[in-house]
Amino acid sequence: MSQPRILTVGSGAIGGIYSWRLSKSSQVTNVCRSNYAIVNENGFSFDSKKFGQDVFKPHNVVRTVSEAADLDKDTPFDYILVTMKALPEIYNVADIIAPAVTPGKTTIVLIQNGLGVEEPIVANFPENPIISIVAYIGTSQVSPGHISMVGNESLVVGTYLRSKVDNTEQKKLFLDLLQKGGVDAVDVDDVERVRWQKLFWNASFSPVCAMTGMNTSEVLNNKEALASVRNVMKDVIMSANAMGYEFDVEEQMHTMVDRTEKTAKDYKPSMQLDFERKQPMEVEVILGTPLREAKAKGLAVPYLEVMHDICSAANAKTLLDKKSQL
Ligand SMILES: NC(=O)C1=CN([C@@H]2O[C@H](COP(=O)(O)OP(=O)(O)OC[C@H]3O[C@@H](n4cnc5c(N)ncnc54)[C@H](OP(=O)(O)O)[C@@H]3O)[C@@H](O)[C@H]2O)C=CC1
Ligand SMILES: CC(C)(CO)C(=O)C(=O)O
Repeated sequence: MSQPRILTVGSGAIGGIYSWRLSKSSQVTNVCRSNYAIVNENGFSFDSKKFGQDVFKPHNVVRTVSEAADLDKDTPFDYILVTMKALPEIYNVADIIAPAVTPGKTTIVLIQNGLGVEEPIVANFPENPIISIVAYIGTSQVSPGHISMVGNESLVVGTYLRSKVDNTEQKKLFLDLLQKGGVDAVDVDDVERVRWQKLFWNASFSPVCAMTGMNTSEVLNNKEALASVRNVMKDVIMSANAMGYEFDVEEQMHTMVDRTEKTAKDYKPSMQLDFERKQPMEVEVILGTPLREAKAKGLAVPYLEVMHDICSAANAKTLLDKKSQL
């Protein structure tokens, strides 16, 4: 049997790592932009405690999704792996991947942070199966094509219950492909619950670190910063509960803070790294969607709202500064 054809759109840290792991059992094509020249010439290089040091040359390296779609017009991609930053306020991911999506055939796999990332996919490709994945990993592209990964990783591979297309078969195969690459991947039925729970951390520690310039340990040691984390976190947990989940507020807050103390010392969340690199932060999917969901349920979430507004303003400034440099 021929190997599954996978197209990765978003060949940064996450896209590089998981393309490499999937290449153990699949034929992977990578769409590369700023790292095109290096990856096309030498491949990606990796430095990871879990997976080791290695170089991976994708089956094909292309500059655009259209170029990928033209590679072998008669053979659809089995999977498109979307690993771009989730920035619906800046681009529509569905428009970007559209040239390579074969209706009813290609499964669209998202490995992105935040809530609501599946919405544009389901709206634009209602006949295609979707797999929604939450990643627990610390990785970054330290220079073009060179990816460093600290510690362990795991993926929660889920079903987006609002999709009308059954993904059982495609999800089972994708889990198998990940596991063949040594990825710690587990299967869940309701991925939205996992996305909410990850937001408890991402919507609180990440923006407080980004806006104060403090890493996780510095935040834990600062009374006001930690109070902000706790206030925003509480708003997000209550928002999740307003959606019908039953998280114990105090227990979740204790677990998140305790886990950060034990396992995420001196860490800079990806939102903070984006801010420092003068790149837009994933504000809408991390703070905007829970805010909108809470408001729709009539819940007041003042700390979440202020944090959302400050980060949106910071993003607007980043984009304005970028424009004025052109
Ligand atoms: N890194 C981590 O440890 C974790 C990340 N995540 C989530 O995973 C997702 C990916 O993050 P990460 O890999 O760190 O991000 P990166 O910034 O490292 O990678 C994003 C990649 O997407 C590319 N890209 C952006 N726009 C397009 C486009 N229009 N067409 C093709 N490629 C495009 C970028 O190219 P270019 O360089 O040219 O801009 C870049 O290579 C995010 O949602 C993040 O929150 C979740 C858990 C942990
Ligand atoms: C919570 C964490 C570290 C998960 O891997 C993350 O998503 C981030 O840095 O934004």
